[in-house]
Amino acid sequence: MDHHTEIEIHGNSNPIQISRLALDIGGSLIKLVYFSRNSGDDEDPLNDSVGVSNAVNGRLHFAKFETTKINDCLQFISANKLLLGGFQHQENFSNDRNFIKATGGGAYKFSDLFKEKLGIRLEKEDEMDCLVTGANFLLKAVNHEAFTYLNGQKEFVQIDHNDLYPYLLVNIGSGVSMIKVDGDGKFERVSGTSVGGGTFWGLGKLLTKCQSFDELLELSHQGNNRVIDMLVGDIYGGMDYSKIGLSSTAIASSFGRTISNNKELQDYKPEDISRSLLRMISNNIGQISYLNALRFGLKRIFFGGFFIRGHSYTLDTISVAVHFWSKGEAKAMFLRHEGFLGALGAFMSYERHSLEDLVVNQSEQLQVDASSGTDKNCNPLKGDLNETESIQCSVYRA
Ligand SMILES: Nc1ncnc2c1ncn2[C@@H]1O[C@H](COP(=O)(O)OP(=O)(O)OP(=O)(O)O)[C@@H](O)[C@H]1O
Ligand SMILES: CC(C)(CO)[C@@H](O)C(=O)NCCC(=O)O
Repeated sequence: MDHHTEIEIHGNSNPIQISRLALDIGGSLIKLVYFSRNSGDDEDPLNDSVGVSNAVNGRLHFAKFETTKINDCLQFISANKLLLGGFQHQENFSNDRNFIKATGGGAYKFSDLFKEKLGIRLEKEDEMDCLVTGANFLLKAVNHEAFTYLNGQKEFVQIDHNDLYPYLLVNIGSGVSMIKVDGDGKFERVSGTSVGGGTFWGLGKLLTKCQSFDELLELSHQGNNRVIDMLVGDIYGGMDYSKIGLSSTAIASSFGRTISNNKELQDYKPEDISRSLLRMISNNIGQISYLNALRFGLKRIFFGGFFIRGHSYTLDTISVAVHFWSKGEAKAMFLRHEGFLGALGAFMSYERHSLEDLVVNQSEQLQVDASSGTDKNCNPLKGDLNETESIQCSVYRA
């Protein structure tokens, strides 16, 4: 496992609401969301302040594994007794212990494996449904969830619950789904592209011989795409093509520069290849997203999925693409729990109406100012979470 984080929850004791384990088994990564109960939660003063009794307090944990390492995931579930959930002492627990909610293609593909290895049935939830439920939950329930990225600065977005819809949700996983969201459970998948996170990781691996996604991302940090990409200036003798709004430094052709040199793959630095690749894919997704937003007159585009990894260059490229193509009309926004939308949606599906029934009372915000700091990839405080960080919130029946 390379990733583990948690949200602290104080909630009503109804065991159906905030308990158990849910999975999102994607083409590249398996995401887990599970609840663990705090010991001594009865004494939490918050219960009085919100006027609920018998609350269950605990933590919502997030973890991920590479899908190719599914056996590690099964081992993790087993070793941490996650199938017992957070409510093993509840009387009615035994009624539903034999299934867990799961979404993503792997809920179908690996259903037999879970049955065989863990003796558990995967109850399948629709992937798009879960993405939307997860996104809506995060946007409404978790403060400082959404942020913009412009000129190297992150800025949290205050979400107005009464003015959230419609928006475009772009989930950048192995492939990319674009979903027009009109409300809770009201959505339409309007587009998608197969040029996504799997493309970056797959092509990057082939071209650079990187052994891990993080390594590839780290390389992109140090690279210079100028060496790989053909710029407008390369074609126009150093001049802008201002008549059509292209500066000399704009990329005219991604990877286009590699055709003109008598160079082989090994003559290029992996850092430069990684940077060009990341830029090409992020740019393309930003552009297609904008075009879809334009199709439906949407001004807000939220980007999720683990391709992003809170990585500054990715955030910047997507933001600039949306800003450039929309002439500043549309806004790219990102989610701190970017890769966990589907798993959260599956988690919430234990109780179909949980979104309406639950109110999250933020008691604590992020521990740091996310708009400050250096440009470090995979930094938990830059959007990619790790085990040192938790967002505290209290959840109770309205
Ligand atoms: N540790 C990692 N290992 C592999 N890929 C990673 C890692 N971290 C981030 N990624 C990126 O995230 C992508 C997967 O994102 P995500 O988990 O959101 O999608 P998925 O559910 O696996 O895909 P899909 O929804 O298309 O089935 C990968 O293709 C890769 O670009
Ligand atoms: C197939 C899914 C939905 C699986 O998560 C995803 O990888 C995706 O949206 N791919 C893009 C497929 C397309 O619309 O061309």
